[in-house]
Amino acid sequence: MSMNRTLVLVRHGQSEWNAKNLFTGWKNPDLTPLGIEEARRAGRELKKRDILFSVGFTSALLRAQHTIDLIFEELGQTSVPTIKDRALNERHYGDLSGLNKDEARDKWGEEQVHLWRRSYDVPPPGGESLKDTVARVVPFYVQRILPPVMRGERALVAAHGNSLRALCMVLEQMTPESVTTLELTTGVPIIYQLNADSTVASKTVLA
Ligand SMILES: O=C(O)[C@H](O)COP(=O)(O)O
Repeated sequence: MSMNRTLVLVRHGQSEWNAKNLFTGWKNPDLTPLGIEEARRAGRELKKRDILFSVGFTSALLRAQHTIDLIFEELGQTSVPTIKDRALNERHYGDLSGLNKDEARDKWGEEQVHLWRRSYDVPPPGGESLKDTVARVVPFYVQRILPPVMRGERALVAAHGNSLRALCMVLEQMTPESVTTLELTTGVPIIYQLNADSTVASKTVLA
């Protein structure tokens, strides 16, 4: 009988700074009402799949913690333990944190802002590149998230657009070039089934 090795990733619902089009990084806004509804919808979609989680993981930031709490509430699984760790924090946006993304484009140009937001190894000034984010997300994944999943338990990870891009890049063995096109939508669960060697057997996006 093949064992279920289920890993579910979800980017937090819309935050107050997403709604204002501000670079956020490690700043700590909460979800907007829309973001709360997105998180609840994610919970309802996962409930249809009858996934019984044994553990949750999230970052040290409120928008992701609030998202995982709302999902477990919709699932009726509020007793599942949730591990909160800054290793899953969003990429640090350095000097861009708090700036409007359109104003940043006006100031530095589309191309430069796109490189800061989506390239693998070009960090925003004073911030983290995706490569830097991989360097803290992936060890946490290998040491804390993967072991229960490989034991056949089901893990839910609620984190951020770029900390999850870092994890998806490694899971899907993407290159620094191909990862520049990867974007995760707020509140949309991604269900991975893993093989016995921890490679990805299947990926389902609950869009
Ligand atoms: O930190 C932020 O600004 C957002 O969570 C993600 O921003 P990005 O989509 O511009 O990387």
